[in-house]
Amino acid sequence: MINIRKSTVHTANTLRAQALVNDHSVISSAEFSQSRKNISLVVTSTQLKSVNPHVTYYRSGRNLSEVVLRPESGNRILIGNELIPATVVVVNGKITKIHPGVLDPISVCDCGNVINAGDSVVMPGIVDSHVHVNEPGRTEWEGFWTATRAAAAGGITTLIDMPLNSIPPTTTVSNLLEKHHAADGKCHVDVGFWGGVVPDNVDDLQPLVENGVDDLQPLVENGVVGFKCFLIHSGVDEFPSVEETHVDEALSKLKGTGSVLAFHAEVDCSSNPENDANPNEYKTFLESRPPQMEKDAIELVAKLCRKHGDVRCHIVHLSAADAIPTIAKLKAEGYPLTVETCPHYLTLNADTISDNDTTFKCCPPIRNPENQEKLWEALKEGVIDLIVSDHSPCVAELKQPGVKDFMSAWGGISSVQFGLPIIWTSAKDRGLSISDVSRWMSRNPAQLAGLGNTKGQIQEGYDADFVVWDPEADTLIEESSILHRNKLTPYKHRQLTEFKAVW
Ligand SMILES: NC(=O)N[C@H]1NC(=O)NC1=O
Ligand SMILES: [Zn+2]
Ligand SMILES: [Zn+2]
Repeated sequence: MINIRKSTVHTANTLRAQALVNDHSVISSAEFSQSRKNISLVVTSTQLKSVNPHVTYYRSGRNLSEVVLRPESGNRILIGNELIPATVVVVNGKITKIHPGVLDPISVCDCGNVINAGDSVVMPGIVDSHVHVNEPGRTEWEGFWTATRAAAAGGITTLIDMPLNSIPPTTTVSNLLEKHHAADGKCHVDVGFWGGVVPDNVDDLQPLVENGVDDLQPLVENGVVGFKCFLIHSGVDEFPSVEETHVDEALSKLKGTGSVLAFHAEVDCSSNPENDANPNEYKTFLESRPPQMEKDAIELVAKLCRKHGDVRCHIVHLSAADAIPTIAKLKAEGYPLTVETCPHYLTLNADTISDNDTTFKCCPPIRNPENQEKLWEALKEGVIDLIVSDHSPCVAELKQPGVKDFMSAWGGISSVQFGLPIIWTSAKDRGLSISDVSRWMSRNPAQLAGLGNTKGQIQEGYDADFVVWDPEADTLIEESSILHRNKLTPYKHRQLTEFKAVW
């Protein structure tokens, strides 16, 4: 049973967070209603400025656990693949009833709170299954408080924390418990955890001194959503990469658990930069990580996937379109492989990255527009299943854009707050729909994380996780609006179609 921490920020903290969110121009529902004359927000039994239907502690006093989302006009609630007029009844954080059409809330329940979403789109909350929170150990890079607050401001209602960059990494049950302890009381959204596969915890000949048994099954029993491994240096020494034999062993151990093994799919290949290549130029970094590195890694994953048949495998952050045919073939053969890509691979352009603008450095690298179009095509065809942030920030000293060069700077893009507007801006221009975006950013990531029966869709019986936003609005990302702990991001100053409210 997958263990998801419910958002647990207590009232005082919540109000503080709310104030911060407001200060940073992510507007709450109440402000939202003021900014749009035709929208009224009704919060009948509390003076709180906004309501997150999922967070039950917002509801003090008498039973305020019933919230109706009632669009007055516009009628855009995403049910299935369509935006329709609907009235959604929420009791105790669960969707209990969906009535087609806009109904008077009094006629459907004895309602405590009523949220009138008006013309806004009401979509299942975004599920970001790839976030590096880094707490404990590297909390100055990003922690639970700041990551989940930025996530909430970005329309994310569930994030899944990656097993590395925190110290310790999430490779044993006791390390997982440390993560839970660190997260306690700091989560503005629901949070789940990936476990890690490293040589030590799959190799029977080298049992961990700590407990002397392998850790995969116990981690599954303690609720990790799945496992991540690296086929190349991970960027942090305490999370070593694995060899083919380790993966083989791990997949054998995961058989029958229903869990999933996710791969950072790059392998070393002989193409290192020329000695005289200029590390200040993006091109030098790009050439040091050619598509072949991803292609070879994915060939290896395909081989192991075929060998182990029914164990789920997942490719994280695909950048190289050259690997798409291998993936498509494996999927067509019916193997349970899923693939994600990220906003940076779908919207940023290798050809226009300035010298030493290390905010753009990530692994695998951002490639050229031709490659990018193929990623969009693969998404449309369902060969790529989902879009996640791979939010992997660090302290400014490790990036120093303009000073540090591409070869020495930290590899990782900071973006958890901006996935929805970034993707919608590009998707809209390509004639894609809100339903497409929701499938890639909510439904499919929820399924990957084993949460497909409770999250990622607006359905009766599902968690009441919503993002309420305005697909016609636009905004500029400025430093003051960035809620990440560290503000370096390649998206600064980008004009985006912006969502308006999260709560
Ligand atoms: N260690 C870590 O976060 N690595 C991530 N950063 C990145 O750019 N790609 C990754 O896998
Ligand atoms: Zn990775
Ligand atoms: Zn990552």
